[in-house]
Amino acid sequence: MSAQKPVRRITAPQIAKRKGGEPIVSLTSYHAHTAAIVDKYADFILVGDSLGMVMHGMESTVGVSLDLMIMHGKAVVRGTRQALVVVDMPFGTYEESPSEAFRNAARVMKETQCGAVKLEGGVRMAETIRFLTERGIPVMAHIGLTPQSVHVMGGFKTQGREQDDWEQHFEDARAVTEAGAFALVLEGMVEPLAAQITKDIPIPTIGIGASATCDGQILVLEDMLGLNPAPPKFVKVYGNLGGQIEAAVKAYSDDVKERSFPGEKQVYR
Ligand SMILES: Nc1nc(=O)c2c([nH]1)NC[C@@H]1CN(c3ccc(C(=O)N[C@@H](CCC(=O)O)C(=O)O)cc3)CN21
Ligand SMILES: CC(C)C(=O)C(=O)O
Ligand SMILES: [Mg+2]
Repeated sequence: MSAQKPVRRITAPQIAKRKGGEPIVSLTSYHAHTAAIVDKYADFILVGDSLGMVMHGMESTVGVSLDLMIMHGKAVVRGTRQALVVVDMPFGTYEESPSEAFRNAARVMKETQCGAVKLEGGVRMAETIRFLTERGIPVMAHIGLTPQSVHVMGGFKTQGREQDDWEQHFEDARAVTEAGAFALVLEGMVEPLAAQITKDIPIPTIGIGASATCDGQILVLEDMLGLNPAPPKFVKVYGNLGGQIEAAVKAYSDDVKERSFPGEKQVYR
């Protein structure tokens, strides 16, 4: 076996420099084997707290713990060598104070060996973003539809449908930029608002349900693979993993029942 050539991973500053350039490609991953495939094409991989819903059947991301994020973060870092790995800070682990956020984000960085963390919030999180970046933790920000606030928003609601809300979103984008975030996720917002924010700030915007005007795109891997039976409208489905898994499981079930599995090749003699 030939030794694998060491590859230096993409860094947060390299992502920051991609503003206005070739679009940034990203997907979520929670799992070593899928992450190894995504790693060939993605600039960064997000270990999203959406894993609570996708991997663990929760109704929202609010119940996700720091330990769960660390467990999946370790798996994704082990499975990859090229992409920057970004780990979501889960609800309740960073909002109370900058020092609490630093303590928890440092644990994530040390235990997973990821290259950056992401947290939700604009103006209200700016002080914390500055506190972390000044102390060695690159931060990706996330505004617009922020799923950890689902109970305040009253559901997963597209943002910016009324122009009266736009000024707040501009202020959020500027605040996280000035605080030192290296990139900004824009989730679930109307196209003209995402376009205006992308034009307005000097760091790359990463869209999910926020139009092709963003500097990059991210989707939840299982959604685009066709494993989620009811994906949000902004998802383009590129695969039929749900159908493929079902066909394979059915074929296996039939084989077991007619004793054609295990066959000659699967038996120790
Ligand atoms: N599998 C999965 N994919 C995601 O993209 C995702 C998660 N989970 N979990 C965390 C958040 C929650 N997300 C969601 C979930 C639902 C809608 C949704 O149903 N949106 C409505 C639009 C509602 C409106 O227009 O106000 C839709 O019809 O798409 C949007 C984002 C995005 N994130
Ligand atoms: C959808 C992305 C941006 C996310 O935050 C997640 O997967 O948790
Ligand atoms: Mg998230």
